[in-house]
Amino acid sequence: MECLGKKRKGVEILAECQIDFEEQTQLAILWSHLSLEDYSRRKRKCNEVVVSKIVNLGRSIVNGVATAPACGAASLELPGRGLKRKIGCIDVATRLGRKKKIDQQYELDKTIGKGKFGSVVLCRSKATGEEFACKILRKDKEIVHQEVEIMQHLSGHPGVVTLKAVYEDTESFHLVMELCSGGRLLDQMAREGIYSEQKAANIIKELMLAIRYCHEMGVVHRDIKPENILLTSSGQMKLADFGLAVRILDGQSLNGVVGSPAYVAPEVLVGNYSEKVDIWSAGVLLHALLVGVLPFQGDSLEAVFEAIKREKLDFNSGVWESVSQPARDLLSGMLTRSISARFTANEVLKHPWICFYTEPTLRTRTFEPKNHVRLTSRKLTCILRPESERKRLISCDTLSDVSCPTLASSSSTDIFDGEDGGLVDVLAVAISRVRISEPKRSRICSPSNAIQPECSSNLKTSNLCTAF
Ligand SMILES: Nc1ncnc2c1ncn2[C@@H]1O[C@H](COP(=O)(O)OP(=O)(O)OP(=O)(O)O)[C@@H](O)[C@H]1O
Repeated sequence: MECLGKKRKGVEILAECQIDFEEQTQLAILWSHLSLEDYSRRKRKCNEVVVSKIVNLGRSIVNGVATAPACGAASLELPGRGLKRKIGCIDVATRLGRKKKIDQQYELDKTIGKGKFGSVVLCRSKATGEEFACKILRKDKEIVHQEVEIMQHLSGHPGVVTLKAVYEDTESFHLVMELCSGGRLLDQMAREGIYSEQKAANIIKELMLAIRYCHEMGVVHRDIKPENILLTSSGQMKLADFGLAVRILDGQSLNGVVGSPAYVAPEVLVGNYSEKVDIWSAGVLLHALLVGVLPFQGDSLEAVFEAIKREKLDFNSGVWESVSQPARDLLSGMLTRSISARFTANEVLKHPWICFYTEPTLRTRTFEPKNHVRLTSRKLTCILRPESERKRLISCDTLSDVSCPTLASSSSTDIFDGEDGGLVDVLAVAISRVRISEPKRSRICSPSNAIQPECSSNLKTSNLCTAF
């Protein structure tokens, strides 16, 4: 928490490290994505040695503070919600792995990734020739044990990187995971620039299915960002990097100040938070997918945090005019500072914008001529009215029970007719009316100044496309 109280800007601290201006700028950008704890640790280090160049500028560095019950009897006695398996314990497959050495069964190959606590290498099964990714974690920190336990606990869901086996020696864990050879979502974002609403909705849906599963299993990821979303060779998304994940019991409040600053929820900065922090971070990602920039920016860590805590996002003008109202509605429900008003993962999944773009049957119906569904102004207005004047869009659950309280005195010719397809039709109209054409969108982010692939930490505000 030391950094929260700091009045001086990150660049001033960097200046004390006697490094040149260009390096200061680069480091300030990088530091904007360090955790608070990391920030203060690095600042301390700065007094001992002149900061050596941070080699891996692209890596978001995070640090963890365990706040959930430690592995052991207590967590087993109080299993919390949805704990379908034993938590905090390595299961049979892992114990088998522990008895053998990894090189008896796998050939370790080239390094394919580097993280804070170790590296990730390509590995190949000696028995089958199948390729995997092997994360090598040094065992000197408790948080590393926690990552292994949580991966073990979550492994098996299609949206989460599967842990195949764990090998352990005196110094490290070797986590053999399914190989995600499609790279990181971040790299795909760098290639693609701004996403169509349909693509963005599909990404958010896949991510939310994984987040909902984590939450049901009593785990908060705490570091949702495109660097931690990997893709398989077939393009399927996998949530990875549970290095900051923590278990949470029903009603429990977490208080470790961790995460990647651009994605961190405001309540993390003041302490006392819940799994809703993952929804906020996913909202930051959705913002970046739709308009190509991060919502909260600044030239120092403090400035970014100040923006996260106070900046009012305006989804009604500028680039947002090219985005449909339903998309904006969802985003404002994910990026609201009111934790109780913020959507749950389930609510995001049931949001009409997600349903519209990700449910093929609903979309097909939209374009079928239907003479029994009448589009009236009441229905359309309900969808298109600004957030301040109406309640949130209804969820797909309640398609047949739509109410639009601010228009209570509207015409008695109810337009919904109890038909699901009615609302979907209206969404189609709403979305098609406000969506900007692709050429116009791509002018905002032309390939020549596409976002940088290295990391999402680049917070330069001068260039919309490189801001990510
Ligand atoms: N299953 C996998 N398949 C392919 N590549 C992977 C896999 N897991 C990790 N990687 C690569 O290794 C990199 C680092 O992995 P990971 O993020 O899990 O490490 P970390 O130590 O937790 O990182 P961080 O410092 O960001 O917390 C990833 O960005 C990715 O490029």
